[in-house]
Amino acid sequence: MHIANKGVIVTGGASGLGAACVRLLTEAGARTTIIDFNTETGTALANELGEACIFVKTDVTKEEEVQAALQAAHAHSGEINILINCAGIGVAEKILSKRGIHTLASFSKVISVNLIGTFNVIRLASALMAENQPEGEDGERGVIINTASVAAFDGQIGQAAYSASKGGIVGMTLPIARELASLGIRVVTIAPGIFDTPLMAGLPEAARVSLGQQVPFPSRLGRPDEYASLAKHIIENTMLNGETIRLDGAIRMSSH
Ligand SMILES: NC(=O)c1ccc[n+]([C@@H]2O[C@H](COP(=O)([O-])OP(=O)(O)OC[C@H]3O[C@@H](n4cnc5c(N)ncnc54)[C@H](O)[C@@H]3O)[C@@H](O)[C@H]2O)c1
Ligand SMILES: C[C@]12CC(=O)[C@H]3[C@@H](CCC4=CC(=O)CC[C@@]43C)[C@@H]1CC[C@@H]2C(=O)CO
Repeated sequence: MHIANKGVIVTGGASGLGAACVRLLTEAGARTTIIDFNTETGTALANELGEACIFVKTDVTKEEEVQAALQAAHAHSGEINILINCAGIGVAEKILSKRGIHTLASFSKVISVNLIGTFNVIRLASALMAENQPEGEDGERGVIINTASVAAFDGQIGQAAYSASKGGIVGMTLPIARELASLGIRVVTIAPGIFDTPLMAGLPEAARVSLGQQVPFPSRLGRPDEYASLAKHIIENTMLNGETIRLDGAIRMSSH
């Protein structure tokens, strides 16, 4: 799919990997909508990028808020052609620890935002994509890109909730791609390794350096623009569909 003049929605687009996608695709000529619940960072980025980019304060777990955000995006760009799901949270909590037993509330929160939130936006955005005129020789109507994590495959101690949420995103990629194929809508998931974003900000510098050194090559944290570059390629390469692509420098997270 060509990107110029397309309607793009990025959830979690106010920060990190999502913000890099907003920047790259706006610069490529798309009309972009940032869906995020951080008003300060979302507004700042939309203002920086100018008229082609808007921000809509939205919690992806809330059906009504997502509906309203999609209507605003549709009014802004005329069509919804591309969705990138980056909204997500991380927690580290062991099943049993000195702090006690893993709470059900924290498990449910991670699943709600990362997995259910992703599904909520997919189901509502794909309904709008289905209204698009088919484009080009393949008759493409839309592209949906989700964000999982290598934690879906190499989950760490303390990542039961996070890995489950990301494993669910991986698991639903193919069935949704199969369902939407007849409409010309593709579904691809990116599983990032370790990327230098505000999500990592809570880690001490020594821990960040150590994580980067665990990456075989390049031995460093990934850059958000590298994630955005893959997302742009997925949009432009129609043969990519129904797959989860690891973007991780060959890291396989160790068991400890
Ligand atoms: N940074 C990494 O190393 C890494 C690795 C693998 C996967 N990921 C995943 O990539 C995605 C982006 O992560 P990031 O590193 O850019 O993090 P980030 O914290 O910089 O950005 C996440 C954004 O999502 C927003 N958000 C969170 N919950 C939301 C909700 N309920 N509704 C709307 N917006 C919400 C936040 O406000 C924030 O702007 C996440 O899904 C994360 O799990 C990150
Ligand atoms: C991003 C990732 C998973 C996380 O959410 C954690 C992050 C390291 C810093 C963290 C400390 C915490 O107490 C909460 C969780 C988290 C934000 C992890 C680095 C790589 C992990 C990942 O998703 C790899 O793909």
